[in-house]
Amino acid sequence: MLRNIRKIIESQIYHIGCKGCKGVYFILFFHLWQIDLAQPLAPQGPFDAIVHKLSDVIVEAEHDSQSQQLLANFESYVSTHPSTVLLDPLPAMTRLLDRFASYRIMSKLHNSLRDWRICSPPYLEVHRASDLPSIQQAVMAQGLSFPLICKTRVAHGSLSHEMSLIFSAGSLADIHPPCVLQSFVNHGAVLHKVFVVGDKHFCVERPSLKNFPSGPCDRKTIFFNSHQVSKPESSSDLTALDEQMPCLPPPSSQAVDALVRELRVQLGMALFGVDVIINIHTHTLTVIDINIFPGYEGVPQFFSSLLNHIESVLDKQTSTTSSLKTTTGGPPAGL
Ligand SMILES: Nc1ncnc2c1ncn2[C@@H]1O[C@H](COP(=O)(O)OP(=O)(O)OP(=O)(O)O)[C@@H](O)[C@H]1O
Ligand SMILES: O=P(O)(O)O[C@H]1[C@H](O)[C@@H](O)[C@H](OP(=O)(O)O)[C@@H](OP(=O)(O)O)[C@H]1O
Ligand SMILES: [Mg+2]
Repeated sequence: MLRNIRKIIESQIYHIGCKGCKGVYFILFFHLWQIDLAQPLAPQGPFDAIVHKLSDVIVEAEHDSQSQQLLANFESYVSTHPSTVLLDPLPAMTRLLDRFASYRIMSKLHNSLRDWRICSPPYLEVHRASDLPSIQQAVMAQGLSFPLICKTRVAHGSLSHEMSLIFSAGSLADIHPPCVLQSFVNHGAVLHKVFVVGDKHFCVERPSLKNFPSGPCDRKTIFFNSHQVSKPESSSDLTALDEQMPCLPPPSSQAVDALVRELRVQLGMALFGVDVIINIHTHTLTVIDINIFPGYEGVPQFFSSLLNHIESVLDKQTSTTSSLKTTTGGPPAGL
């Protein structure tokens, strides 16, 4: 039956013009509907599956009572309808909204994926504004190396893409906690975006920040927006290499497979992105960012993969329910 409605859903997704389904909530029940979060959800259902990107609402709910209400309404529906498939679960998404949490996950990959030489750069969580010497000391103690890249603690929303490159201990005065400081890794200005949809993933190359001389120097802090440097069309002084360098090998596909397999389990999510770079000196695959429900730009298979994933989750659910009915002596079919 689900296969029969596949075409309808596909055309409706295109009709709505979903790009990463940002801010749009889809429900699947033989048809595709857009949920009105401001209204009670039960009368709008029932829903087989909900695909959402509620990151904005989750972040705003920290300080805005209207968003708190929307979220509470949504959570109450989800908890009273456990059979509705939710892509993705709210707690898993909420965790990734906090770079302190997502960078802890990234830093553990080094152990769990030891055989693949996958790592993430050393970083420091800066929780609150404090005096410059203690921040400088913490940077040294954590083994960070200049230049450093400074990113906001909140990982979602327009402000979260405002970053800076810090070239010396003195310039640490430029940071605005709460934030993370991460060692900058030279990678030849190439970013590999890994877009995950259920058990499939797709790699797309993007522009990225150019190489900088290693070690501290007296250069002023560079403030930039990450979307200026890593969107498909990005081109700026920050992405143009100053020197000629040989092409780096692309990330090994087996290593990326292993990385995605591990992250699926760690995150408990089906729709996410991983940003990967290759260290120009060691050729180590280095994970620098994990994204909730990214834009999937450059992945024409996104919609069909999403539908395949939803179908397979619903199929599994149906077979589990029917085997439960058989083993617990539920009513015979047709009654
Ligand atoms: N540790 C690092 N070393 C080298 N370059 C980095 C590092 N971290 C980030 N970058 C560069 O900065 C860009 C933005 O970083 P990051 O992906 O963390 O930001 P973001 O705003 O969360 O990105 P997204 O658009 O994926 O949400 C990357 O695409 C890459 O060019
Ligand atoms: O602005 P927030 O809500 O934080 O989310 C962004 C993600 O962090 C980015 O990863 C997405 O860009 P990419 O699809 O280029 O990774 C970006 O995709 P978009 O710019 O194509 O919408 C957003 O999904
Ligand atoms: Mg990124």
